[in-house]
Amino acid sequence: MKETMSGRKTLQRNGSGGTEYHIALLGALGVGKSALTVKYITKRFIMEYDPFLEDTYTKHETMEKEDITLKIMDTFEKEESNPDRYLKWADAFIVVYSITGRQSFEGARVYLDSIVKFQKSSGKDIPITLVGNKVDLERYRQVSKSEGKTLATQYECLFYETSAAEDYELVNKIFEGTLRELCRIKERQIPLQPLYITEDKPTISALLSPTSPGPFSGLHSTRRAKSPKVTSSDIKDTRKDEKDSSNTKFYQKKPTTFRILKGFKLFN
Ligand SMILES: Nc1nc2c(ncn2[C@@H]2O[C@H](COP(=O)(O)OP(=O)(O)OP(=O)(O)O)[C@@H](O)[C@H]2O)c(=O)[nH]1
Repeated sequence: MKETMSGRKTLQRNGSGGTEYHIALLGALGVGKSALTVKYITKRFIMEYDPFLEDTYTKHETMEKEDITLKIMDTFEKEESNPDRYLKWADAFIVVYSITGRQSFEGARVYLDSIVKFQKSSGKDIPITLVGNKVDLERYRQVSKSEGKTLATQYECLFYETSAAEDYELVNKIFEGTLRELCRIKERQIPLQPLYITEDKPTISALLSPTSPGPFSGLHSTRRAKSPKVTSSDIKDTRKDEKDSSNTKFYQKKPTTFRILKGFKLFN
């Protein structure tokens, strides 16, 4: 692979099969978006590329036995450019700042704001990862790690500090972590199928019994959201369903939308 602008193009592969996910990298000029992307794809820190080029790379990953085609947009913000091009395109965002640049950190906040605003207006659940890059330049640090963590907590982001120049393992973890979060959200969005009982209905006491194999034992479904949390209100619903369906052999649990709040995850 040539380490030049034209070389960047050769990183692209046209994927076939599997699920396709899109991740966009956002951040102020010079924070290392391109360096991080190229490091993730080639495992190398390449310094010779056109900083004024917005490009999309493709990488194939396997996650939990699923083939994934990952498209990564290394954005380049021009004054007249329209953020819709990445907001509408991306399934997840990696917002990058440089720990050596206070201004880039403030810029990251602006990007986070615009993503959250888009998230609210579109109703999309979009994972965001905040990355403080260039930790190899510790002596020039202007943004503390705790400031980064606080910002990430505020916007419910994953958070990492790394160095595109030095740390391939961590750069890989950033993309993997983002992809994992993305897969988790997509899986949660699979609509629930009606559930039915093939044998006798479990009683509410059986459902609550500590020896019970679980609240959904005896229930069969072709597909359901992974590990939905059962809340006290669900148990109340079940009781009501039991009553309503007392004369029927089968009953359907009311489809319930499980929305589990995204946890705050901080990585060192
Ligand atoms: N020391 C150090 N330098 C880095 C690191 N990451 C990127 N750089 C350098 O910072 C400069 C900007 O990196 P880019 O990857 O072009 O930054 P960018 O965010 O893509 O910026 P634009 O391409 O201008 O949008 C380059 O000279 C890189 O070599 C890092 O982790 N450590």
